[in-house]
Amino acid sequence: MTSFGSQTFLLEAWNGGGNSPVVHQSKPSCGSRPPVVAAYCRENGIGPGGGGCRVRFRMRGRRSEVLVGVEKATGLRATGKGSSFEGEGGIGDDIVAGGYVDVDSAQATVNKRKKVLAMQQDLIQQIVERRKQISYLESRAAEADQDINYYLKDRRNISFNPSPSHLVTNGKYNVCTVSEGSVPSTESKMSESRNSPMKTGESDDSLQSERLSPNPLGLAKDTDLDTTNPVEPIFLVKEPERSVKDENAENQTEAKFDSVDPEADTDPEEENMDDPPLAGVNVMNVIVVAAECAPWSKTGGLGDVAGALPKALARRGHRVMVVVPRYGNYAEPKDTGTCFIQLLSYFGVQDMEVSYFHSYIDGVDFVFVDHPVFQHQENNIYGGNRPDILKRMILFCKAAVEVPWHVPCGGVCYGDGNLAFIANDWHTALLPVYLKAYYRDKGLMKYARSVLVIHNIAHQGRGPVEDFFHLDLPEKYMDLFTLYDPIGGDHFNIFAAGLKTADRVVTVSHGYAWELKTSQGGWGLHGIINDSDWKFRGIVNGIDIKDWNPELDAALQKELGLPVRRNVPVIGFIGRLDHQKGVDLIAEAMPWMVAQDVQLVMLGTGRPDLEEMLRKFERENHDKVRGWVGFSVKMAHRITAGADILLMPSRFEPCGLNQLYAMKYGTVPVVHAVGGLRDTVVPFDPFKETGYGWTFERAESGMLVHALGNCLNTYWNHKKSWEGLRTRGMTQDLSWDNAAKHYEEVLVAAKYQW
Ligand SMILES: Nc1ncnc2c1ncn2[C@@H]1O[C@H](COP(=O)(O)OP(=O)(O)O[C@H]2O[C@H](CO)[C@@H](O)[C@H](O)[C@H]2O)[C@@H](O)[C@H]1O
Repeated sequence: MTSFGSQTFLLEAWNGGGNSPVVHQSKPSCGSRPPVVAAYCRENGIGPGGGGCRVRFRMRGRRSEVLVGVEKATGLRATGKGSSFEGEGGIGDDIVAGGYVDVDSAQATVNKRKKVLAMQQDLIQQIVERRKQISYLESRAAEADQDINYYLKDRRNISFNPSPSHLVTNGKYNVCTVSEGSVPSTESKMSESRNSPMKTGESDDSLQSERLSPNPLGLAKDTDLDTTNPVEPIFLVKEPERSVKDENAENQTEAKFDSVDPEADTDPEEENMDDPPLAGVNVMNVIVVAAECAPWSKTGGLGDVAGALPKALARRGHRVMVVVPRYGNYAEPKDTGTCFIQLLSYFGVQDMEVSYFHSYIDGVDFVFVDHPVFQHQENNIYGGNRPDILKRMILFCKAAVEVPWHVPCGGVCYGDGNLAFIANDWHTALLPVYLKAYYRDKGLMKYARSVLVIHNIAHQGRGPVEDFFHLDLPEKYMDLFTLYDPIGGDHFNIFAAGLKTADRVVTVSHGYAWELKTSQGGWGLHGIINDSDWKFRGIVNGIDIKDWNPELDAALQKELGLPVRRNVPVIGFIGRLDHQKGVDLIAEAMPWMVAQDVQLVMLGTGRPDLEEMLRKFERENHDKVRGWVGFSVKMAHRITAGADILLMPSRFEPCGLNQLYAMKYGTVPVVHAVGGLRDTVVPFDPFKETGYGWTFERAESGMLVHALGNCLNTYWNHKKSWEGLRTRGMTQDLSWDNAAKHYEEVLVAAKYQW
């Protein structure tokens, strides 16, 4: 559906099978949408009058019809051009569920509804099967309980995961992890796991299948690494020392293969499902809207968050949906059939029809918005010229705000009761505005709330003020978007409007929350953020401990049989190659680094000059440095697992996920003390033997060298302290469960805010 703006429409109504309209009036729309048309008709006695009735209205030259009411009991039906609506339900139902209906497409709508009915029957069948799975798994878990407890007790001192159990306690479906270069295909695996609960451990990508089949043949599948030439190793990997980390990996992996039935192997996070819904009375309907979502689409940390936070919220008992563009022809999500709408775009004044694809994975409804403008953009999500990006984001946000009415997840739409949207970054900051303008300011969706999460304030969706006229919003909303810039004067700013309009604002760490309020850290939006202080909060991201699992990656590293060197610290860097990530500081420190007995492995993609710099590092220091230019999730895992030290000299870092992944893997971080890095990397104190890594106070190469020097000294000369650092890092609770609890508090606060 779309807003009809401030146009008038011609209203004509026929009762029963009469030939002339009983009403023929021109009405101002008042921003009317079909449900309001329906309400108007009912209030003014235009309508069933004991029989079915069509109401026609003309809008922008298009003739449309809505069915105001057909009463099954009387058997009356509307007549006229188009199809019969016999038996469609009570007054207004048709309108609310389907939006306005073009006469010529009425029959198609009826047919699609039939499909929905069939789909609902199918879903009911699936629910029955799933219940069977749950009871089966519960009985299985009870049997395994004794063995697993013994296994954990035996390894308590070297446990990777502070969570006490590995039991499957319900019938959740397995998450799928991406293997780069191909679209993740979980469809067959999903259905496999639905029909065959004991195969949940097998339903991931090649990483998991390699884990379950530790077979050298698996190496042939890996096209990322050339492991056949020991003389010219592509990737430097240090020989695993007999450390706590490695023993853990080995012991736990062996334990999995030897003493635990791999089919009974489960996700440590699933333990929480034993309990009744943790959210209790605060259970809500939550719709997370993001421009990317791992494993389907990912350019950075936002993709990780959109893939993992929703599952943690679902584990707390919330009904959770993720809405993301459909960039590729993903196998598993299915077209929901009836769920398409028409969106009017002012770009060329064209109707744009989107479809919704749906998939239910790990307790979360993943909904993919399909339209040609999104297709094949997975490697160019934020690319293209400004009008193109704007067009994509406008269309996506308009489609997302309609999702609660159009996608019958599990047979039932989310609706607007007890509902909160979570929008992310400027790309979806229009959503709170559309929710307000199209619905709440009109007294509709009164109970729906919006939360906007800031992952990176550096990108704001700025443009000339005229961009506002592309948004399909009444002029009174223009002020929300207009921001004065001391250099450029007034400009258009999407993030600004989102921040002002959202009911709550979250950012991804406490440190960054503080920085955003300063003129240096707020990138021009600090004024708005300070004004919104009452609704603003920092919540540190978690990590997906199923996707980032040291057991899995350490085992992989070993299985690959990569060339190894003893007692040489491997320093890793993973990240976007841009100003934010401070790669140039590494460049300045390079002469000092290559003079040490270390190896350096860098993975990144971004600015062409910095990409070239990585290649140059490798060319000039081939015995010590590898610069991998590209985006490879598998390689990111391997570096995190294989490195001893992770370098993050970011100039600013809202949260940072790589340092969290590193600590989970026993890889010690050396970071610039900024934003989330300051929050999460407590500096090592050699006297108290506390802390997780090294930090430096200013983004300067000299300070980086100083911190790294201290780190290397500890690595070489204080082995016990080194092991302590790694163990403390590994045994932290970095899971999303913690963060999800805080998000819930924010959602509840929004819910009770009027
Ligand atoms: N070349 C490459 N190949 C494969 N994987 C790569 C890669 N380059 C980066 N990655 C992966 O992308 C993710 C990047 O995470 P960051 O936390 O650095 O996020 P980013 O800066 O993109 O996002 C913003 O959002 C996140 C989430 O809130 C914040 O943590 C962060 O501070 C903020 O800047 C990690 O999973 C990393 O492994």
